Amino acid sequence: MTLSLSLLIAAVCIVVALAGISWLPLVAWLRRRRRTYELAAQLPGPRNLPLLGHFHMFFGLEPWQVPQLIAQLAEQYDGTFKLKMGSNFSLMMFQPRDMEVVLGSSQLLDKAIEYSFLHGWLNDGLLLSSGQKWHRRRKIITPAFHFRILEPYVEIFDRQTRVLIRKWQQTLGHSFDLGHDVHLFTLDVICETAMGVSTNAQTNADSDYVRAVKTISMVLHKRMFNIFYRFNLTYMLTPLARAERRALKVLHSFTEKIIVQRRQELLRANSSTQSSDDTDVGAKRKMTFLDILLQSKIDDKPLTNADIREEVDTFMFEGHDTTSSAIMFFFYNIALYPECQRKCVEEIISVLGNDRETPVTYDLLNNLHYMDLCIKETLRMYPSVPLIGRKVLQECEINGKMIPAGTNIGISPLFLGRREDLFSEPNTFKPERFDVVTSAEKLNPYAYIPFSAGPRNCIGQKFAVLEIKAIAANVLRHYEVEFVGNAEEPPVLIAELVLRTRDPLMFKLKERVL
Ligand code: HEM
Repeated sequence: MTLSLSLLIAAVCIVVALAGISWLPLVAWLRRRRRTYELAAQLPGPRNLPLLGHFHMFFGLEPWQVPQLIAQLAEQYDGTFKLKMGSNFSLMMFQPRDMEVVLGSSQLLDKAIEYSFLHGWLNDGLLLSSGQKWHRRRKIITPAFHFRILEPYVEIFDRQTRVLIRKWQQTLGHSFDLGHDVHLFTLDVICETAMGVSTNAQTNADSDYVRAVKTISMVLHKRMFNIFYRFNLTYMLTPLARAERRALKVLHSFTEKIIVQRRQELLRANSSTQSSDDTDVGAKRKMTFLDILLQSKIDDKPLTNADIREEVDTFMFEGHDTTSSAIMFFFYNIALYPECQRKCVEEIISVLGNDRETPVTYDLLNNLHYMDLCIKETLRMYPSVPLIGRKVLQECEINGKMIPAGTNIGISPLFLGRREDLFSEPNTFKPERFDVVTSAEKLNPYAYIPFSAGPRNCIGQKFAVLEIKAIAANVLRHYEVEFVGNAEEPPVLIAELVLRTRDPLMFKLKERVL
């Protein structure tokens, strides 16, 4: 033992004795810590430094270099390796059989530490909550994604895509950043479906709400990749934290105002139709997520405005960035593979006909089977959520590995989707591999997890796929999509909470002749 450590322990002993503090919690903590280190020592991974752990390996890396380092380590350690950040251990797991245990478990449902950066906006909404609260909320929110609720939303998807198509008339012949416009489109869609109001982001990208959403995305990016912003204590003192607080005020007061208004509207409507026995509202008219939450009860008590706000804000976050990332990569892939674009268009015409004005409907979208394969393949190569994190609260065993309590588990749909042993030619866009009737490729369901899996999977996946199909069908009826850039060079990816590219992907549109 070094002299300084002995002196430190002696000093702690004196302070504890003088203050009359019980030794028991300290002893228990030391025991837990020793057990953690013993178990962690048996897990594979690169050598770590005292105090710093593996921080030094990430120090100075650009955000886009992080996925590359993780991929190298995954290969070197056969898909499982530990990382120590400060005093926290993380175990990265990239084996489908481990996914099955972790994602299928009803115990490993708590989220990893990185998700806490979202807490300011989402509080304890479905994405971040845990325990009984999560169980109860998941139960009341699940019916909000029933097909009878989703069906009328397709009209919103259709209408908002037409705004986009008109806007894109002005881009004809020029290259432009498609992802930026798609992001505004998905924001309008989720705002209207979640709250029944429009942010008009597509026509007014400079509104306070849209700017606040952009600020929060920027904050999340910085907090994930800049060590100075990671720790709350140092972060709170920065101008970035002040910008975040201002943005949160805008976002929260917007949602709150809509909740209050809508609660009053529903109360008025209920009192005027009390005699009616029409309880099956979802089938008769459009119900927003907010309406459903306002009518939900837990233990026979309605949800408070604060309860509802965290869930609506969660939809706003989860429901727009993820989908816009998927849409952007969908267009990127079919621009790079013109044969796939041609097949998509053929299918669209055979299902929707030649008239571009025919609105897309729920049933028509469900008949776009080839497009389904293209979306699946896009999400394999470019899963919108590149990394899923869980926290192990109690020591447990996963396929023979003992995992200490407190460990964060990192699972990556991105790396799984690119493993050569799991997918043939993983860097090639081959939608047919997902065709269960014709494909010879046997796919492991736990190798393909863009929507996660198990009890905490994505509740909005049907909504997302419908939205992607609606925009793809409408845009491809109007335009040929071309990628402007080096098609040989894959985009440099940044694995934040949502997958992005380092540089914007540029596209050119041409009027399509049907
Ligand atoms: C292509 C689009 C989407 C992808 C790839 C995606 C992916 C995911 C993934 C991987 C998770 C699990 C995250 C985790 O365990 O940490 C998740 C959870 C979730 N997603 Fe999605 N998502 C998409 C769209 C949507 C949409 C449109 C909505 C809502 C309208 C939504 C709502 C949610 C919610 C509320 C959760 C938390 C569920 C829970 O913890 O019980 N997602 N999503």
